[in-house]
Amino acid sequence: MTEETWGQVCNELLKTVGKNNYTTWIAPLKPLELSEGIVAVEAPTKFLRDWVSRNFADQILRELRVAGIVAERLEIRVPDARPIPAAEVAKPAAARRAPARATEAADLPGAPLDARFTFDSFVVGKPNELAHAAARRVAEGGPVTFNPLFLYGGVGLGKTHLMHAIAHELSIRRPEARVLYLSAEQFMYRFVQALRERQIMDFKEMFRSVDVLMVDDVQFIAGKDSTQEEFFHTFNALVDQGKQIVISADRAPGEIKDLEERIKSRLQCGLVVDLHPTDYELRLGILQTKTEAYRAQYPGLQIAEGVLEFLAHRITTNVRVLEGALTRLFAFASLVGREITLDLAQECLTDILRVSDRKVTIEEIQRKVAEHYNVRLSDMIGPKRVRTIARPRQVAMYLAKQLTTRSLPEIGRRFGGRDHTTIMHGIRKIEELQGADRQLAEDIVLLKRLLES
Ligand SMILES: Nc1ncnc2c1ncn2[C@@H]1O[C@H](COP(=O)(O)OP(=O)(O)OP(=O)(O)O)[C@@H](O)[C@H]1O
Repeated sequence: MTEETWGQVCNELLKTVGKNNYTTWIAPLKPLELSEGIVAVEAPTKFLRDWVSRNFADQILRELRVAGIVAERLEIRVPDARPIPAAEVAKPAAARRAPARATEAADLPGAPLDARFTFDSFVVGKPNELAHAAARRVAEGGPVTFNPLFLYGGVGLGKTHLMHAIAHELSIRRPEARVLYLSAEQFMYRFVQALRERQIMDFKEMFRSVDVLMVDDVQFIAGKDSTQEEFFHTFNALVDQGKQIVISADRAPGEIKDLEERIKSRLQCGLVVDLHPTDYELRLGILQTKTEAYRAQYPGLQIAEGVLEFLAHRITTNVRVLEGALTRLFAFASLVGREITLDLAQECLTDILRVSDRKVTIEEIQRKVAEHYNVRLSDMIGPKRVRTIARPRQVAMYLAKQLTTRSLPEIGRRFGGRDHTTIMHGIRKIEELQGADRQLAEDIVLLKRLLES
């Protein structure tokens, strides 16, 4: 394989994997040879080899094929892949610091960043404006004002997107900064691997040498004791050095079960912001933005008025589903060569629309019940126990169980972190009272009708 062909392959990869991934993972590879259907390239480290073969091998083979090289397999060789001898591992960290740091720069064990997840492509609306503003602040790379930044929210609401956007922005504004983004699962994986290979000091040093650490889906380490312990120490060491930390999770720190108290309290020390479920305006904004991008990809495809509004109204689950619907719609319309109309949308998205049909959220229930009984929405999740508030709250709990598929612990979480037994008690109470209290029974029928319409 010539240098020129490899150069061509690299150019294409740069476009598909994005600049960040390209510089970190692809640029360090050197082409070696092609024989018997195997393309060999050289990677400077074992870690890079493993990462590339797990994450980019298929893409590399695909681009090779486009460049006219048909290979069945990609072999990534490392010049000197000898494991460190045990005696070396046993040496105190300080004695090995210099050589260890020299290889670290290339070896930050981060996850690849999605080139599409930038601030430019993130649509801001009421539900996510605070999270977006906080992420922007961190990405400016100025003095650390809140540490950590803790982002949380339900599935597919943009946590990962915002974290990648921070990393992209930092790579432009502070190219010298060592920014490490990875999921909590990868953190655990790296930790266990370091233990197994007796390289724990390297692991510690590496994690303590970054300027910005971003850990996605931290709820994953709940219940994993040694990983939590290590995470706690890493966290403290970085905060002590004034390094920025960004964490995401699917719920607030206090609500993550089986997470040590001291970690919960650390996580709450900085700024905790949540991404709220999307509202209609935000969904429409996202659809419009994505449609613009698709217009370039499918020139000539027409989209009838009202289609995006229809989707924003009907698909309320999460942004990932919304995006998936649009992608499918464009692909389908271009295949059959038809304009995207309401009819076409209904025909091609039946399954998604069915699932989203009359999907009531707990938040909606709380809002409607609060309005009906004329109490504050915040009292639905707050601690007040006076009957005028506690009863409507129990009605909302009852409706949440009846109209959604959420489990009792999940409902408990949405009601200010209450225990599932409290929810069960509330539901029973309403079931009992309905028989005797006609007004209450009527209220419930009315509320159900309102929520299901
Ligand atoms: N405000 C937004 N603007 C544009 N795209 C968005 C927005 N919010 C989410 N998305 C898109 O929705 C998809 C899901 O987002 P993301 O992966 O960031 O969700 P998440 O909150 O990390 O979910 P999970 O809990 O599943 O990890 C991505 O493709 C992302 O680009």
